Amino acid sequence: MTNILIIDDDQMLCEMVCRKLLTLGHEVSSAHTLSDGIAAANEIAFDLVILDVRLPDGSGIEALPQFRAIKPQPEIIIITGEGDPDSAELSIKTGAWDYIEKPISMREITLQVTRSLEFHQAKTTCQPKTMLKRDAIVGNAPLMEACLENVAQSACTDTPVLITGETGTGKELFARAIHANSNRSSGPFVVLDCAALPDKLVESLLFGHRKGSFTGADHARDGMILQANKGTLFMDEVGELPIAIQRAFLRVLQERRFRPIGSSQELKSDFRLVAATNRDLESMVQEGSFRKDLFFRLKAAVIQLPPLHERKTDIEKLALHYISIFCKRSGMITKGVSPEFMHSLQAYSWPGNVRELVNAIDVALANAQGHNVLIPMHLPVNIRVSLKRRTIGNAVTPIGAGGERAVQRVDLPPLKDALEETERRYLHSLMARTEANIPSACRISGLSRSGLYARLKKYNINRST
Ligand SMILES: Nc1ncnc2c1ncn2[C@@H]1O[C@H](COP(=O)(O)OP(=O)(O)OP(=O)(O)O)[C@@H](O)[C@H]1O
Repeated sequence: MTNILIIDDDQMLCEMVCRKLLTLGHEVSSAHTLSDGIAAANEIAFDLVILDVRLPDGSGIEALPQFRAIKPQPEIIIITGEGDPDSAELSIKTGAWDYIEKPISMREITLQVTRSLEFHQAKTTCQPKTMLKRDAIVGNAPLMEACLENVAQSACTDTPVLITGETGTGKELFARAIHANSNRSSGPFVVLDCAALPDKLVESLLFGHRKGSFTGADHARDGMILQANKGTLFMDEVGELPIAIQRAFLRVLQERRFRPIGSSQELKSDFRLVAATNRDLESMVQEGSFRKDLFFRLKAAVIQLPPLHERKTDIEKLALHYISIFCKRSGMITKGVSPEFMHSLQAYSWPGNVRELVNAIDVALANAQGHNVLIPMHLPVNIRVSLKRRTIGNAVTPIGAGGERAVQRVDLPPLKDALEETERRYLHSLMARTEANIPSACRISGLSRSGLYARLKKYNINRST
């Protein structure tokens, strides 16, 4: 028997859905305000909560983290009379099962209730044996908690996982956490950076080769697929995997068999795949640069890591964590932080996400020699400039002839275009400043090598420019 709670101030709708779900053999309760709903959910272990957005005493979406914090955790289906893509996205990212617009079709709600309960049952019968090992992962913002829960789920299955997120959001860290929490943890964790694969050697790196199978193959070599036997193969920047190889790789993924170059014998490898990307694979499928069948295979389980600016409550924890680590590493007493320093960290947009924050802390500590407390002056110059430009832009508005402050009207491009233009210009300057020296460019930008290569490729920037 499953327990379902419906929270909606529309009593007719509640009755209608209750009747339908009772006929399906579920135990159903209802509440008509948010506070009654939260109280009920804390009292009884519901498997599923169907939650309206606009309630007389608050927003269902804003209360989502409270429902997600209840143990054992119920699944949540959001229902709304005024759907919009942003709140749909926020709901899904915060861990809701689905977001359904009213008027609700009984067919739709029945289908989603059935699916979410199946998922819930699989989840509860597949609880990780111990608490999730997450030592290296800092942060407990609701979006982060939802991702960690996905890690726990993924760790106890063997299906491929796709981790998406901007550069520096922690994709590799999460991939390692899935491995560390899985029953393959004593096996190898093999990293294949698809953005750094030399075209001619891709096949050999993946599948391995026999001695003499091509010019330069002086020794037989195991490919990464075989190296990952009994462990996890982490394919970073999977969107960069050459399309010619994708078909062969999909076959390996399905059959766990492959043939090294120059060999007539098929080998087996029992590996688990975790892939990561910061590209939009769906658009790549539409453009024809990524295979649809591989995409569908990968997207069976997706963990979408939020950018740092969407989980600002984690910034302080991350900063303090890394200050403590770096100070210990260099044998100094842990430095303190001024409120202004923390305020600057909160105000900055962190396009390079956690990697950029880690880098900024490292630079700040180096700049703070002889000081016990970090202040904004210790931050990297580019961050201070960015913060200053923002405050100046806000404070100074043109003064009209009559002395009044005029509101400047400019045609603004869509945010995505503006961000891409800024990124493109930044990369040009970066390449010019470092004379296309990749290690220096990575150090300054806080990008990984693969992240940098992917961006140079995206904007068609030649390393010789
Ligand atoms: N939640 C977190 N807690 C602590 N450290 C983190 C967290 N997320 C990321 N980091 C740190 O930030 C840096 C970048 O993380 P990682 O390499 O996993 O990002 P990524 O998303 O794989 O980046 P890219 O797409 O550029 O390869 C690493 O030093 C990592 O340890």
